[in-house]
Amino acid sequence: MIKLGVNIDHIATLRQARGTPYPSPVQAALMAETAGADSITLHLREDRRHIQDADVRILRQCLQTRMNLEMAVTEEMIAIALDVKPQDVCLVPERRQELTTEGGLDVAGQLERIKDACARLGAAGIRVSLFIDADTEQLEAARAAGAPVVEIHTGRFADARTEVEAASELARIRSAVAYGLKLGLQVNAGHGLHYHNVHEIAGIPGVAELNIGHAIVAQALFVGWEQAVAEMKRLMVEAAAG
Ligand SMILES: CC(=O)[C@@H](O)[C@H](O)COP(=O)(O)O
Ligand SMILES: NCC(=O)COP(=O)(O)O
Repeated sequence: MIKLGVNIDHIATLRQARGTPYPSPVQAALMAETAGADSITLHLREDRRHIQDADVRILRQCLQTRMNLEMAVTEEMIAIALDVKPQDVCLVPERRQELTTEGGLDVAGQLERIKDACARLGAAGIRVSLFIDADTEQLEAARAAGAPVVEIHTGRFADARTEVEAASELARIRSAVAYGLKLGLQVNAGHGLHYHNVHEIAGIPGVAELNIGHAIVAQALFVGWEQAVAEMKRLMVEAAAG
């Protein structure tokens, strides 16, 4: 069955806005697991704009499902991951100036560096995912780097301004999922997914897991956190069942 990774970054964004202890990303994560999340995703950015090191360490001790730690490919983050040992790490590109993740990781253009990171994290028992664009070259590079999992960046699909553009991006993602599976990779997807577009991605045969955060946090303001999580999971499962 398709799985939902709930990204709790923007629970922390609200907390950081005032430096208060609330809302607690830990409380949100545990409630999300109860509401149907199959894993919890959190992005420890170099600028610590939302998730803090303490969030990662506390959550690693108390999550009942899986921790999917998103991070840049830096020595600082690799050291933290090797110390915390989350079940999953997703390597993502990162720029301080970005509002959010803008594209996929260029694995093909830095293969040896990504291969080294995959080997070091894999040797510690961490399953590595690479956050990449829906691109054949990047899929082949991900396999060459030794990552067992990829997460296809769905941001261009989510941000499409016309139905034609959305259809074109969806076709690219469909092809990428099929090719990734053919290469023997687990294929996940995420970024910019919400309650009105998730069915298009969840309905792609073979997609294993969707990581979704911003839209769930936004919806929770109106319907409550657990209902927002449960509704997203329901939409995904319905779409995957066809
Ligand atoms: C990699 C990705 O698409 C997101 O999970 C990432 O965390 C986005 O960064 P922000 O959460 O800071 O928007
Ligand atoms: N990797 C995508 C993710 O974790 C959540 O992205 P978004 O739903 O917050 O855009």
